[in-house]
Amino acid sequence: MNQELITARGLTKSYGTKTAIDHIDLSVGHGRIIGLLGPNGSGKTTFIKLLCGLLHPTSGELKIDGHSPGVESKAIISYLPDRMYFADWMRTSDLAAFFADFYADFDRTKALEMFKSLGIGQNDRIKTMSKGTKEKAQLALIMSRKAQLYLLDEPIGGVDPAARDFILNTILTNYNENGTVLLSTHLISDIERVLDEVIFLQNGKVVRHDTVDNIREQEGKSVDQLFREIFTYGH
Ligand SMILES: Nc1ncnc2c1ncn2[C@@H]1O[C@H](COP(=O)(O)OP(=O)(O)OP(=O)(O)O)[C@@H](O)[C@H]1O
Repeated sequence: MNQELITARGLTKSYGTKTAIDHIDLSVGHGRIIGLLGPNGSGKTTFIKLLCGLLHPTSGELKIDGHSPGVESKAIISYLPDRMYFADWMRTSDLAAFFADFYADFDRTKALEMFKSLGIGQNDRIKTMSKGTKEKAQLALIMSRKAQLYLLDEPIGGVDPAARDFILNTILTNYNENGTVLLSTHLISDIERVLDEVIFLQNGKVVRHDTVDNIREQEGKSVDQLFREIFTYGH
């Protein structure tokens, strides 16, 4: 195991003339829960896709546990994309079977327990689930892998506020604690209590990477307050 889980050096990704990730230097350790925060279009999804190997850097270097994104890194990454990709006809039990076939590190018992505590039945079909329930089901599957790196792109956007805390607790008490969770979100105040670190992205650049404790101690404010200050329109 490498000391750092993620290292980026001069990492850059352009789509034509648009630079979405702009010379990022970053190190992330093991066993951390990190919020990837930034306004719309700041590069969060692009960064996550670079880590997954779905996009390739235009320049610079990116390593995950010492490997460039590829076969080795994909085996240790559990990725929740920003949209659902399962077929509508599938039942919860089919999803668990599908994950068990695909991923050697998938813990089916854990997934079924999580479904139960989230109120999702084994015979429930995706087609009949609400948007929020689909998100819960997908998140439970993703977190039931014993991965080194969990990449969650907007994991609870469609879930009602009352259920968010319960989901965060269910999910975060069940995953592999030596693993790192990197999640992008706009729901900062709902999530910040579970975060160890935050990465603020703006125009493809890291404008702040710090621990939540440091932010609270040094700034005397919550992550949500700091975010609103940094990203106030018109600044
Ligand atoms: N396929 C693409 N082709 C061209 N430009 C793109 C493409 N995908 C993203 N971009 C641009 O790259 C920038 C970063 O986009 P990205 O989706 O990574 O941002 P984001 O922070 O995830 O945004 P949001 O919070 O709205 O989801 C944006 O300016 C976006 O318009």
